[in-house]
Amino acid sequence: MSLLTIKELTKFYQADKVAVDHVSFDLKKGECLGLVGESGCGKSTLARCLLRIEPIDSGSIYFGNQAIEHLNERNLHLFRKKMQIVFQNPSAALNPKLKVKESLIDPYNQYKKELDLSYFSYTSKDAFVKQLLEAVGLPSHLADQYPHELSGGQRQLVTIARAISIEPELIVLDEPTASLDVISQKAVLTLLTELRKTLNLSYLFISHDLAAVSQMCQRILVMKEGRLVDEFETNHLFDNERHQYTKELISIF
Ligand SMILES: Nc1ncnc2c1ncn2[C@@H]1O[C@H](COP(=O)(O)OP(=O)(O)OP(=O)(O)O)[C@@H](O)[C@H]1O
Repeated sequence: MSLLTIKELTKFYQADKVAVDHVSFDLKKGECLGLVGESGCGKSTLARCLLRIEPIDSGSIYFGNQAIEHLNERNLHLFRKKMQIVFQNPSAALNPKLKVKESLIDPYNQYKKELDLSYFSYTSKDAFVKQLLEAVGLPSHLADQYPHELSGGQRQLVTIARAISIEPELIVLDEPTASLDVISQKAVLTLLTELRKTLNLSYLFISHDLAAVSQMCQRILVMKEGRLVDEFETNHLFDNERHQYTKELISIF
C-alpha cells in the first residue's frame, strides 16, 4: 500500500529555473526509500515541497488516498503530525535558547489533541522526555542541557527523538548524517534502522552518499538536475541497465 504518492511534482524558483521537474514516485508503507543525487539537484527542495513546507507550482501529493497539495494550514494539521523531517544540521534545527526537554516536548504539545500514542505514553512531561531520550540511547540528564552543551551526534539524536515523539507514519531524513563524524554517522544509521522496525515507520532517506543509502534502503531513486533519472530495488544497483548517471555515482562510492 502506498503511503505517499507524488505525481508530476514541479517547483520553480525563478521562471526559468526549475528545481524539481515533473517528479513522480510512490513510497510504500513501512519502506525506507532512498533518494540520491549530487548537491544542488533538488533533493531538499523536493523534500520541503512534499511536506508542504514550500508551495509547489504543479503536480499532486497524496498521503494515503488524500490529495494534500491544496489543503490549507488548518486541514494540513492532521497530516503534519503524520509526517516529520530530520534536517542535515541539528544545530540549526534546535532552538539554542531552549533546554533539550523543551524542544522534545514541543511536537507533543502541538498535536496532543489528535495523538493516539501506542509506543510512548504520556504520564508527565519529565517521564515522557525520559522515554524519548532512552529511545535514542541518550542519558536522561541531557534533558536539562542546552543544545550547545551537546555534541553534534547527540544533537542529531535529540532531533530524531523529537521527530519520533508523536509517532509519525513517515519521516523524511534529509542528509541526517552529513554533519557528523564517521562513528556518529554509523550509530545514527543503526539507530534509525532499529527505530523504523520498532515504531513501524516509513522513511524517505535523502543523501548524496550512495553507500549509506544502499545500506539503509530497499529501493533507490536517483535525481539529476531536478528530474528522477533512475529507480530500482537496491539489489539491482549493479545491474547493467542502470542509468549512466547511477553508474557514475557507483564509480565514486
Ligand atoms: N530558496 C531558494 N531560492 C532560490 N533557489 C533555490 C532555493 N533553494 C534551493 N534553490 C536552488 O534550487 C536547486 C536545488 O537545490 P536543493 O537545495 O534542493 O538541492 P539539493 O540536492 O538538496 O542540494 P544539497 O545536497 O547541497 O542540499 C539549486 O540550484 C538551488 O540553488
